[in-house]
Amino acid sequence: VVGSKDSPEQTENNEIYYVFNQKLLQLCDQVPKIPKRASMVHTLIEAYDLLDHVTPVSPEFATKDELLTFHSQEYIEFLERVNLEEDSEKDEELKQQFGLGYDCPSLPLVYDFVRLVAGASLSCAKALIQQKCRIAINWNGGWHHARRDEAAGFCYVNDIVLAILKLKEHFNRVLYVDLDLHHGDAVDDAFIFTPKVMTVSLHKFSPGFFPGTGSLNRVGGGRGKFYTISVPLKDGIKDEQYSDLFTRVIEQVRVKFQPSVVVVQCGADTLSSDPMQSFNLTPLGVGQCVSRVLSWKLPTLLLGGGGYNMANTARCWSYLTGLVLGQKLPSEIPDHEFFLEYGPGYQLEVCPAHYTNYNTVEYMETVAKAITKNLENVR
Ligand SMILES: CN(c1ccc(C(=O)NO)cc1)S(=O)(=O)c1ccc(-c2ccccn2)s1
Ligand SMILES: [Zn+2]
Repeated sequence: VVGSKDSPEQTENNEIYYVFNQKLLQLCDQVPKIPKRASMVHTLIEAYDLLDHVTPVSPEFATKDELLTFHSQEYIEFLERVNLEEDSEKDEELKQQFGLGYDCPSLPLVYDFVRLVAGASLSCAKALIQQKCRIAINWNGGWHHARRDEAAGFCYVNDIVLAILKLKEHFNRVLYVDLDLHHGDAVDDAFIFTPKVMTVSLHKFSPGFFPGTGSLNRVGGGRGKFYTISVPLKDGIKDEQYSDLFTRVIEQVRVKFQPSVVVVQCGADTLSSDPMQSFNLTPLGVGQCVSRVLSWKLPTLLLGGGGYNMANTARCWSYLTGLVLGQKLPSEIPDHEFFLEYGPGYQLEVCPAHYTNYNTVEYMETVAKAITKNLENVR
C-alpha cells in the first residue's frame, strides 16, 4: 500500500526500527549529565530479549549539509574544530558563545557525537519516509533545547528539528509531542510560524524553572498561530491526572490537525525520584500517553530526552519498547551488566513518591479549556 503526501495509507509494514550502534552508545555514555545512561537503557532492553523483536539498525553519521538544514555554519564548524582538541584554554570565549560552558561542557569528540546522534534520528525519519517501518525508535535522541547556533540545556544538536525537517519533505502535517519535564523550547521556536508542524509540549512551568518558556498563552504566530500548544503544569502531577489531560488535548489535536506522522519526545525526567524532583509520574503514565498516539496507527518516531535517574530512565524506555511490541515485561529485572543499579527491589515498576500535587482540579480545567478554545482556530 503506497501512502501519499496527503493521506498516507497505513503501511503494511509492522517492523519496529530500533536505531543504535556501539559507537553511538559509547559517545552518549560520555555526556556528563547522563553518565552510562545510553548503555544502561540499551542493555536492559537487550536483557529483556526485546532486540529479537525489533529491526536493529546501525545509524549513519549525519552529513554536514544535513546538520546545516537547521544549525548555523559557524556553530557546526566550531564543533568540527574543537572535536579533536583537548579541553584546552583555547577558544574559551568562543565555547561560551556557542553554549559550551557549564550546562553543556565540551565533550571529547563532540562533533562525532553530534553527527551520530543527529544521524540516528535522521535514519529513523528516512525509514518512516521509505515505509521500511511504521514505528522507529532512537532512545539516544530527543535533544529539544539545542538552538540553531548554540548548545543549550545539555543539548548539543537538535536531532528533533532535523528529523522533523526531513519528515516534512514527505508528510504534509507533522505532529510533535514533547513529554519531557522541560518545555521543548527550541523545537517550538523552529516551527512557531508554520501550520505544517503542530507542537504540543507538556512541561513544568514555574518561576525560575528552566527554560522559563511554555506558558499557556504561547500559541505560535503568523500562519502558525494556534499550531503551538503549551501545556504548563505544576509540581507533583501523577499518572492519572497527566494522562487524562494529555488524552483530552491530544484527541482534539488529532481531529483538528489530522497529522500524517507523529514524533514523540519521551523525556523521563518526569518520573518520581528523578533528581529534578518535580513530577510524580511512573512509566505507566508515560506509557498511557504513548499508547494513545500509537493507537492512531500513524508512522511514529519515538525519541528519548531528559531523565537523570539512570535506572528509572532505563526502566521507562524498556517499558515503552515493550509497549510498542505489545509485550508485557516481567517485573523482575533480568540479570545483566548493570543489574546492581536496580536495587534494592530489582523490579521494573517505579513507585510514585509522596510529593504534594500542586495541580488542582480547577487549574487543570483552566488549562484544558484554554487549549480547547485555541484549537477552535485550527482547521
Ligand atoms: C541547565 N539546566 C537544565 C536544562 C535542561 C534539562 C532537561 O532535562 N531538559 O529536557 C535539565 C536541566 S538547569 O539549569 O535547569 C540545571 C542544571 C543542573 C540541574 C540539576 C542537577 C542535579 C540535580 C538537579 N538539577 S538543573
Ligand atoms: Zn528535561
